[in-house]
Amino acid sequence: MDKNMESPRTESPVPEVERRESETDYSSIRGKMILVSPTADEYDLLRKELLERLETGNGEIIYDIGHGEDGRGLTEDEYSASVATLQSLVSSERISCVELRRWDCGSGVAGQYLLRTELDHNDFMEIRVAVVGNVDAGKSTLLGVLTHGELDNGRGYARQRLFRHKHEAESGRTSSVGNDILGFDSMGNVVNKPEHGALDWVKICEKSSKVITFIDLAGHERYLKTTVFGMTGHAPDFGMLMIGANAGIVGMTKEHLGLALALSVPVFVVVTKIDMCPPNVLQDNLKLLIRILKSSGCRKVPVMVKTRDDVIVSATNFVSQRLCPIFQVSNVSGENLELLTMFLNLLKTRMPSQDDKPAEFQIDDTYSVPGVGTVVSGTTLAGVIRLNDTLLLGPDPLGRFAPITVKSIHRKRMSVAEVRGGQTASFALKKIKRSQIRKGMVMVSPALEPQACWQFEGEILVLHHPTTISSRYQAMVHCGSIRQTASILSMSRDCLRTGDKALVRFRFIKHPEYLRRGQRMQPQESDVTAVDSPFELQADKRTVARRRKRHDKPHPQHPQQSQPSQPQHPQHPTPGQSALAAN
Ligand SMILES: Nc1nc2c(ncn2[C@@H]2O[C@H](COP(=O)(O)OP(=O)(O)OP(=O)(O)O)[C@@H](O)[C@H]2O)c(=O)[nH]1
Repeated sequence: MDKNMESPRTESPVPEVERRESETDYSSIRGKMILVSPTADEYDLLRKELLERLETGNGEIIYDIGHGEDGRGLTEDEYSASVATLQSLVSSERISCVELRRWDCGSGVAGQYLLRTELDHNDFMEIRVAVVGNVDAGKSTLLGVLTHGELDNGRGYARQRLFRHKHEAESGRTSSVGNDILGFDSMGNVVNKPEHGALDWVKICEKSSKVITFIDLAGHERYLKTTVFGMTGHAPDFGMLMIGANAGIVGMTKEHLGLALALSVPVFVVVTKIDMCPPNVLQDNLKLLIRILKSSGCRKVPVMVKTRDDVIVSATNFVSQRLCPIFQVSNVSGENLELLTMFLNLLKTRMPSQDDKPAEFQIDDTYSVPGVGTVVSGTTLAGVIRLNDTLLLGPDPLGRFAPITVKSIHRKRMSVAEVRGGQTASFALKKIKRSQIRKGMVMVSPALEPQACWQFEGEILVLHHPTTISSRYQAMVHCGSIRQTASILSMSRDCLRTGDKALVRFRFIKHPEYLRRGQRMQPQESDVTAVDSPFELQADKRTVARRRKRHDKPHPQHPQQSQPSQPQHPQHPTPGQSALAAN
């Protein structure tokens, strides 16, 4: 392990988040070798604890065996007896049990098992991973390799399957937000089986217990607006930051990392192209990466993942401990791809389903499907939405919400009867035209009595700004799937400069929106060609000069958004910021 790295802490037998939720006193079975030969009472308590942990763990946990009070592990016989007890505990519950690792500790053996609830035929856990990184970092290629199980040739072979537009296939560049899925069965095996080069999503979902949805975001600066929307509007659980080993941290890498940090999305890094990178260049680029991750703007703990043990420790501590696992892979030779796949299999959703809460669904796209009608896609933030439910859709340009009935529901192109919090879905809606719906609208339970707001208050921290920001400054606000220009009405200070914090009141320019208290947002300059990151001050002089030049010249693709009368510059919230719906 690199001396710059901090070694990952081994997982405690019961992770913090699960321990906190439990109401029963399990002290009599904790830290002891109860699994070896439990009494009937202890067996019942073990079973109850296991089911409780599975529930709070969203259907999946890593179970430790051999973590006795002294940490010395078990004898071979004791270990076998413990495994037999664990298997008996899960046998009546439709829970699969797979050994992840086993190791010698002190004078005995210890092990960890993945327990995963087997779900119904058309149900599966869903994890969303936003894939970011500079152009040519190998994003589309890696996704092509992971989802189609065939290696790349180094000349764009694997990515061809993922391009959605003709111009993408011609230029080799991703321009839109694309989705690709990777399914794992309850034992953790990949279920993707391309037929004649194509993947059948329904088949994947039917066979999967867990589906990873990759939100493939464009790497090129020109498509930054789409990338920001992908990170805010698609509610990713995690960010996968891709870096080409030989190119290193270039172009948009720092901006994308800054974006994930600002939105508090845990990030892991995948360094690609290690097959074609001289070792000294790779080491230099890794050193810089580690320095940036550890910097005060980031405050991450980088962990180089080189073994299966590293994968398990990183995956179990990923969310809670600010860890930033780093993988070094080759899409051409396949080196270390099995570690990355194993890590993806162990990721757990960060969004609890909150079945008991009123339903809330944020719309990130709309379609008009021949024979079906108007369809909206997006993410269920809370509650359960069932077929034929009537929800309130809005706000319209006047801030009103109207009842709407759900005609059919699809999850990953598979027809289902309901969706829960944390799951993405598409709904066919009755009696509404596509033109009446826009991205950023919501469909919520009438119990929420939703209200649209023109104005809101947000806590702002300016990470970088070349001049000062004052009232009437306009910014593009990204908040969930909302994307609209808002102007500053008032601030708790006269003006804002780099590093300043303030409470700011914004007003949307075009129409009112539905905001929830405590939502995170990402204001960005309206001109959109550049966004600065917390690391801007460390950026090389050329980049800064290039940016300055761009600020003077509106992007030809977005002329309607440039407002020459007023300087438009970026400002950013950081973790801890919120946008509060005001009125
Ligand atoms: N030798 C080698 N080439 C790779 C590897 N990964 C990707 N490539 C090649 O690098 C080029 C760029 O890969 P892409 O997947 O298109 O990069 P991208 O990050 O998706 O780029 P954008 O879609 O424009 O953001 C392609 O020609 C790939 O074949 C790798 O691990 N090793």
